Amino acid sequence: MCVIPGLIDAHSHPVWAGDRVHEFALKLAGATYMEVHQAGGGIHFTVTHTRQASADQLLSSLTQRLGRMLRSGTTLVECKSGYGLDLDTELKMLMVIERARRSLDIGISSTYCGAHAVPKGKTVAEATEDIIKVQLPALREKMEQGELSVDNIDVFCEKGVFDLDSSRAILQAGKDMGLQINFHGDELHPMNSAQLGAELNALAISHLEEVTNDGIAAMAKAGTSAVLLPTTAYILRLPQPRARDMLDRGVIVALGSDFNPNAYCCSMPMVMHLACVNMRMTMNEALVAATINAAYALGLSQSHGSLEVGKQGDLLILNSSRWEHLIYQFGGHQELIKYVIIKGNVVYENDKVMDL
Ligand SMILES: N=CN[C@@H](CCC(=O)O)C(=O)O
Ligand SMILES: [Zn+2]
Repeated sequence: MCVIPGLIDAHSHPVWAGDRVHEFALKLAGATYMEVHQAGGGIHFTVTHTRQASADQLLSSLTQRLGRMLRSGTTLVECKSGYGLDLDTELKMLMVIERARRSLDIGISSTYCGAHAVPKGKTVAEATEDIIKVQLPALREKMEQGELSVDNIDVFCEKGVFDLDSSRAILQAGKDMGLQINFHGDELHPMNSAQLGAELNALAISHLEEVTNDGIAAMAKAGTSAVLLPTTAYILRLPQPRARDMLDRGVIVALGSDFNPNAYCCSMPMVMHLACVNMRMTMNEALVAATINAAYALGLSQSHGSLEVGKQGDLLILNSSRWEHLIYQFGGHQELIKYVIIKGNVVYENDKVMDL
């Protein structure tokens, strides 16, 4: 068998109600992500359903999704809010993530993403003000009272969503209250998000399908990591993120599943496979991106992401003589991962795997 570090998923949106399988059909027929969003679907559809769902309902579906991730080898996952867009629902989502963090084996890094979309009926300026003056202070209070721990702040910095100046103001306000900056940038349009992240000393920027050469250089210089999401480019038929250019110029490249109602994939082994085939990463680079570099993107590389004395004992035991099978066998992880171990304890033993 092979032993490898537990996989780390540096970007996911696993708390929501109302699936969007109907939109998958629209997109297959040619509708773009932004066309669906601007017609009131996409994130807006999920916001409507998530606002209506109870915390218990959200926790129950989150638990199932995190269980699927764990069985696919993920031992630490970043989980975002962002389908509330108002104070009550954002707090409801973050409290659900908190309950999962306290009760489940899988490790969780929690992200406030109240700037995931501009809520219906508000302008960008009004939404920005609500986040900075209402939502963030309420969050800070809950954190100070020990009810909630939030690690990161996120914004969808995109044309037609949050522009560069409003993104800067929100991220800076989050940083001022001690949150790590980890945001969506340069996905559908070149926005100079990479340069903004470097300027703010962001820990990570996700997507980057449209990053420029200057943006790559700025990220490399600042030590801001790139969280690349191969499922998004695949499902939306976007240009692939330029992983090779980033790696060759010294950017720290991590991977994430981007699990959300648009990109329904819980499996980091499948993400690694897509990164190798579509983004031309080597298998070694993909494993590093899904372990130690993903830990770096979450500010946890001192304790997670590699098998070293003094670090947390999160690892996988694979029923294979070469670890590369985990990437090579597309979708085969279900029968390759024999044990998932977190903090030194077996948290999943796979009886579908035949003993050798
Ligand atoms: N691009 C923005 N956010 C998500 C999609 C969220 C959604 O469509 O519900 C992403 O990372 O792909
Ligand atoms: Zn995302």
